[in-house]
Parts: sequence; C-alpha cells; structure tokens
Amino acid sequence: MAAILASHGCYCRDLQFMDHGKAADCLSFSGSISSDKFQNVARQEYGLPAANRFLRFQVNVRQTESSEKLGTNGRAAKMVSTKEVMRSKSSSINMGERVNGSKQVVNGYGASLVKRNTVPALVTPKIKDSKDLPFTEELKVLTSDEGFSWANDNYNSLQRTIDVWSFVLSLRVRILFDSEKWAYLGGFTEDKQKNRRQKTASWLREKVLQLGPTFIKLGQLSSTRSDLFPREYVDELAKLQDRVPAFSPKKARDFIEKELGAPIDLLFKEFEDRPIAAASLGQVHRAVLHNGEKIVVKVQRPGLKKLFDIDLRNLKLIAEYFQRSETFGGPTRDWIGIYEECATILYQEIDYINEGKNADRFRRDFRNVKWVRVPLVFWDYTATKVLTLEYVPGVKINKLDMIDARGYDRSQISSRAIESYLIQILKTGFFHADPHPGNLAIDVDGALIYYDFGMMGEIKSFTRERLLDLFYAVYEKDAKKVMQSLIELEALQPTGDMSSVRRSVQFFLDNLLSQTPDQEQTLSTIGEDLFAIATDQPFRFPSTFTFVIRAFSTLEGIGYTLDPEFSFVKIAAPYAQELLDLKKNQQNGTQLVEEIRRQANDARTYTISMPYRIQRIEEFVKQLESGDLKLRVRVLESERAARKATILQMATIYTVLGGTLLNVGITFSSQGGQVIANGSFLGAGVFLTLLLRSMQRVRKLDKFEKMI
Ligand SMILES: Nc1ncnc2c1ncn2[C@@H]1O[C@H](COP(=O)(O)OP(=O)(O)OP(=O)(O)O)[C@@H](O)[C@H]1O
Repeated sequence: MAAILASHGCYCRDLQFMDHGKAADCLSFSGSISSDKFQNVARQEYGLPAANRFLRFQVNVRQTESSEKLGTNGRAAKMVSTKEVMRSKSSSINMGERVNGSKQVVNGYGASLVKRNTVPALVTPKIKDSKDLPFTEELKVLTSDEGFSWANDNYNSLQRTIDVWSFVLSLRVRILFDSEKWAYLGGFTEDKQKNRRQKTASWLREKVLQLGPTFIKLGQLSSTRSDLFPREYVDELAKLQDRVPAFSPKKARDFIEKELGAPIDLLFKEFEDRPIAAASLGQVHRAVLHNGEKIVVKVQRPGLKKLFDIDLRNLKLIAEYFQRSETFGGPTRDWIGIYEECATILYQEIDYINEGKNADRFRRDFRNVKWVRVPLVFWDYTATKVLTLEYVPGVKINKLDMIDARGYDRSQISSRAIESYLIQILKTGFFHADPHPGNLAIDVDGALIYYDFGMMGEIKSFTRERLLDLFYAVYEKDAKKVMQSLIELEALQPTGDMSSVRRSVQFFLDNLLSQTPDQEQTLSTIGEDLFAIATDQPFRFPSTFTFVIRAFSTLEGIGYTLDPEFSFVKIAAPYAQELLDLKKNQQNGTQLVEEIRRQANDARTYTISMPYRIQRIEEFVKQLESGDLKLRVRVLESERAARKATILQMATIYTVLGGTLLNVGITFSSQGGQVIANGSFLGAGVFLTLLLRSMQRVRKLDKFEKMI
C-alpha cells in the first residue's frame, strides 16, 4: 500500500514549482509567501499578476509541518469562543486581525480560521486557484417546482396516497401488457416487446418525476439495480439525475433562516439566489461569509420528512404486495428487505449532520492522499437541513472540453478516479456510494474533488475478510470456494440442490473472467453477465455490492471516455497483487498446517478405499454385461416438457371452446335469445378462467426449470 501511495501520492514530486527547482522542499509559507524571489519566479514563469498570486497562496493551504492544531483538511484552525467573537463583533465585524503573527479571519459566529506555516498546494501553470476567480460556473436555468403538487407544503395525505396507488396500479397493468404474449395484436416479437418496455420505461421516468423527491431518489437508487429491474428501466431511471426542478429563492432563504436561526444578511455577506444545482432532496447556493470565505449552502427541500413519512407508509404496502406477487419475483426476491434498506438510506440522506460527519470521516481517510480533496464542513452554519461547505469548484469529470482547455492530464484523472475508489473499498472500507460524474470534479492542481456524502457505504472488517477469501477463490477459479464465500457474505442462499449454481459460477470463472491482454473485458460487461447469471438463482446482492459494482462501472466508463488507453486491470493490478500477498501470508502458520493435514487425510482415505471401489465398479460392469442389472433412466427434463406440452394443448382447446361460446353468446344476444346468450357467456367465462390457470401453470413450470 505504501508503495502504491508513494508512487501516486507524493506531494512534493508533483509540485510544478519544485520541478523547476525554484523552491525549497516542502516549504511552509505564511506571511513570507510574498517573498520577492518567489514572486519573481512566478511572474516570469507563469505570468501571474502579483495581486492574484498573493491571494492564491493565502487560500491554498492544504498541509503544514507545524505542530499547531490542524483542521480536518490540513488547514490550521483555531476555535474562538462565541463570547470573544461577540466582543470583537460589537465594535464591528472584525476581520483580518493578526493572531500569533498569523492572519486570523473571524466568521462572526464563533469560529475562526487561522492560516499559517502553510505549503502552497499543487499548482498548474495554466490557472490559479479557482476560488480566487470570480464565480465562473455557468448557472443553468432550472425548472421551477411550482407546478408540482408535492412541492406544496399543504398537500393532502389522502390525495397523496391516491396518487401513489394509481401510479402503482397503472405500472402493474403496463408491465402485464408488456410481458404477456397474448397482449400483442398481430403477434408477439422480441422487438415489439423491447419497444413497449422502452415506452413504459420513459413513462415511468415521467411519473417518478411528477411524484417527486421520494420517488426520484428511489428511482435513482433503482438505477443501480440491474439485478432487479430490466435494462430499459435502469437506463431511463439513470436520467433522473439531471431533471430535478428547483424551489424558489424565497423558500430557500426562509428555510435557511428558520433552520440556522438568524437572518440571511447576518449569516452571510453575500448569498446567491440562483442555485448552482438542484437535486431530488435539496439545492446548492453559493454564498460568501463575512470573513470573505466562499462557501456553498446546501438547502434541503422544505417538507421532505412529512412527504417521506406518507410515501414510505405506502411503499411498505407496495413492497409487501411485490413480495406476494409472482410477477415481481415474490419468493425469490427480498422486497421487504429492499424497502427497509431504501427507507434507511432516504432518512439518512435528509440528515445533513450525518452528511457533514461523513464528509469529515472521508476527508480524514484521505488525509495522506493529497490528490483527493473533500470540502471542509462549516459546522457553525450547519443544521439537520442546511449544510454549509467550503466552496471547492472544479471541472466536472465528464466535461472533456473544459478538461482539455485547462490542460489537465486525462489519463492521470482516470487512474486517480479508480485508485481513489480502490482505496475506499480495499483500505478504508468507507466508500462513496454514488460517484456519478456530477459528484466528481477536478481542481486547478489536478486533484480529484468529491462532493455529496449523503450516501456512503461501509465494508466492515468481517466482510472485508470474506471478500478477500472470495477474491482469492476467484483467482484460483475454485467454484466451490467462491460459493462458500458468497454464502458467508450472505450473497447466496444455500438451497437443497446447489449444482446449477455451481455450474453457473464455474462457467463465469472459466469463460467470463478469462482475460488476455487483447480481449480485456470491461467491468460493466462482467457486472452485467454476473447479474444475468444470477437471474432466477438464489443470489441476492446486498445493496453494498450493487453500489460497489455500479460505482466501478461508472468510473470505468468515465475512464474510457477520458483516456482511450485506459485499463482498469493495469490500475488495479498492484492492489490485487497486494491482496494476494496478504492472503498468502495469512496462510502461513496454522492455516498452512491445517491445509496440509486436510490434504493428507484426503489422500489416506482415497488410498485405503481405492481397491474396494475398483472392485465394486468391476462388479457393476459384469452385472450390466450379463443383463442382471437394468438401468431405468428417468429424464426429468423430458417429463417436464411433456407435461408442459399437455397443458398447452389443453389451453388451446380452452381457447377454442371459450372463443366459440363467446361468439355464440354474441350472436344470440343480438338476436334476442338472452337466456342462451347468458349461458354461452358463462361457459366462455369458465373456459377463459381455465385458460388463465393453464398459463399460470406453464409459467410456474418455466420458472422451476430455470431454478434447477
Ligand atoms: N463544496 C462545494 N463546492 C463547489 N460546488 C459544490 C460543492 N458542493 C456541491 N457543489 C455543487 O453542487 C452540486 C450538487 O451537490 P450535491 O451532489 O452535494 O447535492 P445533492 O443534493 O446531494 O445532489 P445529488 O443527490 O443529485 O448528488 C455538485 O454537483 C456540485 O456541482
């Protein structure tokens, strides 16, 4: 690990100024930043105007060798009591005082930032610190939430319940018509079905948008579950990311004032009314503190908790219905479990204190990796529904034009994205569960900025050990061990006959994971194959896994877009090697002795019983040859096929009889013979019921076939 981090995280090595040999190793700057020699170098080499250059070093304080107490992101920070602040505030809001020879900036609400003895952050020659530039991010005109009933604070709980249930019923009917062959006039074809599914998926996205935050968030979560939903739905739901309407600035201001308990003007020197982003659960506004610090304020949509309470009550009933329904894979899927997981995530995501703590923990995890940046949380301006963060603008990781225009190194970005994720999964165990391109950006020095810590996953040490076993079993291509690890991870349910599962796993190991350098598979195809194999098998992917798989596929996609030469395997190889070494080292000692003893036992048993076994086989062969032994073979597959054919035959007869009686009924009814007509309709009804039952039996047989 040290080697990997050393090769990528060495702070000084990457410093452009250092490359030029113009500054001493890891210098600490404070007031001495404006040293003439340094200014001259910067002016000559990079053509920076003096004022901006000075500002840059004031703000870019990321690391210090000082023994002074540091803030969580490496900034020197000092808390000042509220009393002291109020004293200084009473004369005027006092900014720019010097404390211990360092510049102290008081925010007016109990906290102060002291910046001293600092090392300048990594510098690219093209651009200075974007925080010092005026706000440049293009503000999109976001649609307003005014037309949506869920945005109205006083919506009616009964009306909401009716809206939710009519959506569920319409979806049910649509899915029925999409999946049943008889519902296709002019004959069923796979293309027709695909088209219909696509239409249903677009309809679903629109409906979800109309139903508001709870459903938008659930839709976004579902877009990670290719194991549960058809491809068309997953793709459509992924589009929900950028289609969320914003709420009015007045609502945002009122809400902040209510949550933080002070008027906006007192809280901030400036507050931008137009949000820079609107998401399902909140929106982000830029602002400036009285000490001049640029920040962002993430404001939650008002009334979310109330809406969640109503929606989740209904969703629980829906999950229970899904659990009973065969169409939704009832018994083989844990819909109640999925509901509970979603409810936990939703409530967690509206707790911004939790998000702030996550950000702090994530920042701590990466404190030694200088190319990962996590915005600082301003706790004095944070409450359960308002989160204030250091403003860390960057170029979104998928904005190729801007990345090129700023001269960033594309291949470095893609490998850093993957590497930072490997560190989360394999080292720290605390990972960002939603690393979509909106949540990753590049800072001026090429560092990777992470945003949004509402949804984080954790891999506990027990799980990590099991994952290590799984990884080793996959490396050895041992299907039995893979299954054992999956069972221990609760990703596979042990059932009576596991032979078909073992076959699938072995197939996956032998074929899908075989990688030669020229036919390297992408992670997303491996993920898709994995989900395809898992369909109708007793696999259950805990959300942690699906999040990890989705995250890696997303990052891999970004990697390929950024750099055609990108190779996940190359980036992950040192990590994989390290894991294998770890596992081999673990096997030393007791485990190795155990393994040798087990193998010795096996060898002894087989050696002793071998002559007896050979003798038994010989006896069988002789009996077969002499005709004393007859083998009766039951081919269960054929028996099932025959049973299915019989049912289908009966179904055809029911259709013909039902159809005929229906015709007779219509004819008599039009000619006034109502009694005969009613009798015919009744008969037709009976046959149609029998037809439906037959279809159900066929479906059950098909399902059973897939499970064994
Ligand atoms: N500290 C920050 N500095 C600069 N921009 C930020 C910061 N935090 C957030 N943003 C901007 O706001 C956008 C939305 O932020 P964030 O993802 O935290 O909101 P969200 O409501 O959780 O959104 P979603 O759930 O859709 O990811 C980010 O994509 C980024 O452009």
